[in-house]
This record gives sequence, structure tokens and C-alpha cells, in this order.
Amino acid sequence: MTTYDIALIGFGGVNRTLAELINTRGEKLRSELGFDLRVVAITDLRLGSLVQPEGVDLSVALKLGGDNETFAAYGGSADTNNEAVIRNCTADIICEATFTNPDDGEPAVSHVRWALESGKSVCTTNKGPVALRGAELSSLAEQNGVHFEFEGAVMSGTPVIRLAKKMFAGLKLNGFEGILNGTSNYVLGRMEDGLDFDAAIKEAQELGYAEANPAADIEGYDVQLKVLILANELLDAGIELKDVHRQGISSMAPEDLRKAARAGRHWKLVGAARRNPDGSVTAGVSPVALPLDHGLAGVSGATNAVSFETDLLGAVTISGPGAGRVETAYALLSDIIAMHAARTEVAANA
Ligand SMILES: NC(=O)c1ccc[n+]([C@@H]2O[C@H](COP(=O)([O-])OP(=O)(O)OC[C@H]3O[C@@H](n4cnc5c(N)ncnc54)[C@H](O)[C@@H]3O)[C@@H](O)[C@H]2O)c1
Ligand SMILES: N[C@@H](CCO)C(=O)O
Repeated sequence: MTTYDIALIGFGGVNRTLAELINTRGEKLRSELGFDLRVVAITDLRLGSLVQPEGVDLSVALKLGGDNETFAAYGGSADTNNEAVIRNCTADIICEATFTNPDDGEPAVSHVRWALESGKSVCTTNKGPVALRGAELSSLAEQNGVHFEFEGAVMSGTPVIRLAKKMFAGLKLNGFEGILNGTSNYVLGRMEDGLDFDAAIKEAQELGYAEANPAADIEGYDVQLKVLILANELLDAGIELKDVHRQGISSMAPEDLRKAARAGRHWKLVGAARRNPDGSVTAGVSPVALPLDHGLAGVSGATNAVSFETDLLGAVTISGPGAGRVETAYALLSDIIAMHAARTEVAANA
């Protein structure tokens, strides 16, 4: 039985939930998936770092989090020590789930780079490294014979990237449009229900949807990163963040939304990209009042959906959860499953 030793970088909603899944469903994972997962290191900005090659007692680690509690109380350190932990721990796979920094992706870009350079695979839900340094990091992974997987960076646990790459083979993708941020979609819906902005955002935060700074959700920075990822990963656009124009929903008022609903339209924050006749790609994020018969108009709550424009099939839509601790923790697990499948295939062909 293969055992993958993993390190959790960032021990917030997503990585804690992955630890809970491993702690409570380990036997089921083993019997269903054919491998074991063992957490050998955890770091967190607030909790410090804990490195235990024999395996961390997750029941203990998951209880941590009280005021001023750090890993120092359990044989670890109050210091995060990310570079030393990432480069030197015995993990096969680094699970990076720290804050997304939409400006330069740091320090997560460095976390991923240190892991790949030290021969460790990486799975991440952090949009920064994927959007801003994706090509460079994928190349570094290949050079080092390891994997860089990031299914959770767009649409959380909904496997849109893998589905599009594997199931759209033979099709030419000419563009896409989608609802790619669960928080803003949830907020728009709750404002239609009559809540004000702040109350709706608070609910999204309590549900674990929102970024550490929810302005990233509301002002469109999160969708801008996701549009960049999809455009470069699936349309081979070769564009940069500055090429994706961005407008958020902070200027919208509940009355605007209710007026549109009465007129048979729903305001949505839509991310889109399209290939131009000269082959260039135009991309952006903006609020749009969609007619009720539009394929995206009925997408509600934290659900996401993206419609791809294809040459042979016309529009093909993928829809599913776009945010949520469990849904996103599953994305990391799906990345590890993909790594295991690739490793098993290589072994079978050896
Ligand atoms: N929550 C979701 O629905 C969702 C979905 C898809 C992607 N994501 C992305 O996944 C990542 C994690 O999301 P989350 O909901 O767990 O966020 P979170 O804020 O709950 O947890 C992030 C954790 O990372 C820690 N951290 C931040 N910087 C660190 C550093 N330099 N070193 C070590 N630890 C650090 C924080 O202390 C925190 O505990 C984010 O980048 C987010 O954008 C989240
Ligand atoms: N804050 C993001 C998490 C998923 O990337 C959202 O609401 O969609």
C-alpha cells in the first residue's frame, strides 16, 4: 500500500478540513483509492510549525487554535519556518493553502518553488502562484520530475480544469464566460433577498466562502485571477493579469438588484475571455444583468458555472460548487488522486 506523506502549509479552513477528511475517512480513502495519506508537517502564520516524520496526531492538531495557542505546546515551534520545513521535511507532497495575494502571489509562489526545487510535488488551492507564475512553476515541476496540481484554484472542488483538458480533447475552445466567485454570487443573491452588502458578506465569511480580505471577492480580483488561469491554461492565451480588465460589484445597491429582478434580469459578476479573429484573446470581469433565459442567470449561492464556446459542440457548460471548506479540501484530494494515477500509469508502463 502506497503512503503519501504530506505537509500542510497554511492550517486554515481548507487544510484543516483536509486534515479532518484524512483523520475521519482514512480507512475509506485507503480502501477506495489505494493509498494512505500521512501528515508529517504543518505550518501556519498563527500557529507556527510542527514537523513529525512519524505522522502528526491530527486529533491533537485539529484541537489547536485557541488564543495564543501554538504548535510549541506540542513539540513544535511558534515560528512558521516555512522555507526550512518545506525544503527539509519528509513530505512527498506539499499542500499549499495560504492566503491568495493577488498582487504578486507571494509568499505562496516561493512556497511552491521551494517544494518543487526540493523534489516535492505540490497541490494548491491558492490562485496566486497558478495565475501569476503558473507556466514557470509547471516547468520547474517537470524539470524536477514532480507534479504541480491546482484544480482547486478555479471553481473549488468542481474539476473544471481537468475536465476541460481531458474531455475537450479534439475541440477548439474559442472562449468562455462564467460565474467564478462564490462569495460575490452569494452576496448578490442575498442582496436580492433584501440583505444589505455588509450583512451578506458577513454570511459568506461565516460559511467559509470569502477570501481573508473579502474585497478580493467583491472587487473582482479573485475572478480576474481565475479568468487569467482559465485563459492561459485552456485557451493558451499567453496573457498577463494587466490584460484582464476588472470591475467589481461594490457599487451595486440592493434596489438595483431588485429592480433588475422585477424586469426579469439577475445581476451576476461574470468572468469571460474570447479569442479574436487575429488569434489574440480579450478577457475581463464585470457585473452583467443577465436575462432569465441566459444559461448563467439561474446559478445561485456559492455555485459556479462556466460555459465554454467550442468549435464542434457550441456552448458546453460545467457547473458545481465554487467555494466551501469541504468542497475545496476535496480539490486537494483530487489533485493527490491525479498524482497517484499518473504515478501508477508510469509504473505500469515501466
Ligand atoms: N475557502 C474556499 O472556499 C476556497 C476555495 C478555493 C480556493 N481557496 C483558496 O485556498 C486558500 C486557503 O483558503 P482558506 O479558506 O483555507 O483560507 P483561510 O484564511 O481559512 O486559511 C488560510 C490559512 O493560511 C495561513 N497563512 C497565511 N499566510 C501564511 C504563511 N505565509 N505561512 C503559513 N500559513 C499562512 C493563515 O494563518 C490561515 O490559517 C486561499 O488562497 C483561498 O483563496 C479557498
Ligand atoms: N473566495 C473565493 C473562494 C474560491 O476561490 C470565492 O468566493 O469564490
